[in-house]
Amino acid sequence: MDILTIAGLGKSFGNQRVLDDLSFSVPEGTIYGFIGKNGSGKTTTMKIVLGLLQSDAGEISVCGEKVHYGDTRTNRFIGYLPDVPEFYGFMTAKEYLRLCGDITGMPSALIQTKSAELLDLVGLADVKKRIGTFSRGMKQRLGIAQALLNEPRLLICDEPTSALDPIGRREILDILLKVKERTTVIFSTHVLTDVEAICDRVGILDGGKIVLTGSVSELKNTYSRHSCTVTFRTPADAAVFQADPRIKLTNAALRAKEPSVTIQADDPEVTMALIIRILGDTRLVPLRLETAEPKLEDIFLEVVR
Ligand SMILES: Nc1ncnc2c1ncn2[C@@H]1O[C@H](COP(=O)(O)OP(=O)(O)OP(=O)(O)O)[C@@H](O)[C@H]1O
Repeated sequence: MDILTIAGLGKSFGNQRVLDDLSFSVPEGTIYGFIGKNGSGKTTTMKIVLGLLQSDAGEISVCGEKVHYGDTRTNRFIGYLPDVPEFYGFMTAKEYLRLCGDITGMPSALIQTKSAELLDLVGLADVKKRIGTFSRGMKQRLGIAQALLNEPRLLICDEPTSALDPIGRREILDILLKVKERTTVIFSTHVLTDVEAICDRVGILDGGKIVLTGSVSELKNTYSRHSCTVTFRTPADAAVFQADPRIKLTNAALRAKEPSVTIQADDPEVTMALIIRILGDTRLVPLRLETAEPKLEDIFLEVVR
């Protein structure tokens, strides 16, 4: 079953068309990477899904119910983590979750048990200090706990890792992987290594539409190629290698910064075998020989204008 379905969504600000017949769906139990460069319309899409912004065209349903602008009924299925979550800095994390639970009418005992469970999940169970003294990563983790308090079926995270250092970022990714056991997650971002680390499916947004969608491995297999790189000790060795007529028949490219030659390969084993034959024939001794898997970033750069 699809938790979220977006069909033919359109949105303009003045004469700027931001979303243009945008359609995609998010299957239950997945982490969906909603990828797009800055200003491509990710936040706009999220706001329309939350009923906070009016679309010009299209339909959205969450858990089978239609979303209407200004009517937040479908938000009972959704937990939302904005890109910069705001808190009352004078409160502790536990006090803040209690306030959120009280506002949404949760029974007191349930607030207590859910808060303890969620603070444990996000690694803040033993933190007693005020939120005003939290790092950005801690605030994002508290934001996830808050978004999960009402046991949503869909957690929408708007660029949750963009402002974090590698440790803070890894912590958030690990939490989202744990969250996936209970909730479907949409994760909007332009950090493609994060998407590769945790997402099951991705949709690449460009020009107001999804220009590519599928599982990370499907996209890698279909749209991008492995690369084989041979690095030499000197530029002269690299030049001799590159001058070989068999290399000239490939798409070999000399790297700018080091004496390396990279070949994009459909079949890396065949290309490696060719490289090794040429090294043997020319008696060149390489410093390194390596193959690299296709990266989501290469696909993104290929499909995004
Ligand atoms: N309220 C608004 N009024 C006018 N233009 C807007 C408004 N909200 C967004 N935009 C414009 O719509 C475009 C898409 O913005 P949006 O914030 O949805 O992109 P995004 O993909 O979330 O970007 P980022 O990755 O930088 O957060 C941008 O050009 C933005 O300037």
